[in-house]
Amino acid sequence: DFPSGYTGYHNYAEMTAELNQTVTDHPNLVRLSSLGNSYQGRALPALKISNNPAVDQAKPEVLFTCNQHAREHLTVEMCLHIIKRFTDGYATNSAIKALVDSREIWVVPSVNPDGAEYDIAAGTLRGWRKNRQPNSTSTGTDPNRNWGYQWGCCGGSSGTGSSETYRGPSAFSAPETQRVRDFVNSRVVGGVQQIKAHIDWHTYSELILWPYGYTYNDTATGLNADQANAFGTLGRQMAALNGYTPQQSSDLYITDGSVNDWMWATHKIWSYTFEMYPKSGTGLNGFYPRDTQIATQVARNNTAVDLFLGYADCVPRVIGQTC
Ligand SMILES: NS(=O)(=O)N[C@@H](Cc1ccccc1)C(=O)O
Ligand SMILES: [Zn+2]
Repeated sequence: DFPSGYTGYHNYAEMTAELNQTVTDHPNLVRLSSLGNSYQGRALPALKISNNPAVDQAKPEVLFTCNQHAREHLTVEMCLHIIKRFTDGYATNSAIKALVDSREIWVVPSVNPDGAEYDIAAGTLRGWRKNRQPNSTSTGTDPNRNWGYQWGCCGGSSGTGSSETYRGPSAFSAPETQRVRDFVNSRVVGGVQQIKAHIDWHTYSELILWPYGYTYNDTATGLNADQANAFGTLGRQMAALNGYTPQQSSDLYITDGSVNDWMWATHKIWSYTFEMYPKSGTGLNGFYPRDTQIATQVARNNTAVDLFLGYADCVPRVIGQTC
C-alpha cells in the first residue's frame, strides 16, 4: 500500500470503492463497466457520465484515460476528480450540467492497475513505469509505446525487454492497450467514431502535448496544416488556463507507438497528453508529490478541462472552422 505521506492516493481497491460509491450517489448520471482485464486479471473500469447513461445517445463523446504509467499515481486522482466534479457538480453548477447534458463522458481511471499495484506493493514507492507482462528477457511493456500507429517506426521506443520504453514484441501486445483499443473501436457507430476528443493523463513536467510524436514534422500523413493549427491553438488556450507548457509531443522527444498518435491517425480523435505537476524534479521524486499536493494539482486543470469539453463537439471551431 502507499507509505505514510502518500495515503491520500487511491490504491486499486480504494479506486474501485470510489467508483462504486459514485454509482450509489449518482445512479442517474453514471454507468460503470469494465473494458476487460489487465495482464494479471484486474478489471479495467470505465465510468460513463451523462444525463441518460444507460442509453447511447447521439451526443459527442469524450474520453479521459489515466495511469498508463504505473508510478504516475496523481493521474488516477485526476480521473477521480473529473468524475467527482461532473457528478457532484451536476445539480448545482449550470456550466457542469450543460456539459454533461450535451456530451457523453468516459473516464478510465487506471489503464495499468498491475503496474500501479506493483509500484506500491512493498510499502515503498518503487518507481515502476510499465505493465507487469513478462517478456523474453525481463518484465514490462511500456503501454505508451505499444499502440499500433507507426509502432516502433522511428527510434522513439526500445526493443530491449528491460528498457523503460520497451515497445513489446508487437503492436498491441499488452492486454491493457488491447482493451482500450477495443473500447475505442467499439465506439464507431454507423461508421462514425463517436469519441471526438481524448486526454491521456501523465506526470510529470507540466506540459500539454499533441500529435504527432513519431515525427518532428508539424504536418504528416493524416495531419494537415489546418488540423495541426487546431491542435496547437486549443493546446495553447488550455495551457493558458493551467499554466502548463504547450507543444507538439515530438518537440519533447520522438516517441513511437504513443496513444495520441493512434487515436488521431486511426480515428481522428483530437487526442492530447497532459503531463501534470511538478514542473521538474530530481530522480524519481518528481513522480511522487506528497498527498497534500493532490487537491490543488487536480483542481488546477478544471478550467482547461471545461474548455476542452466545450470544444469537444468540433475542435476546429477553435480556429473558426465548422464541422
Ligand atoms: N509520462 S512520461 O514521463 O512517460 N512522458 C510521456 C510523454 C509523452 C506522452 C505522449 C506522447 C509523447 C510523449 C512518455 O510517454 O514518454
Ligand atoms: Zn507517463
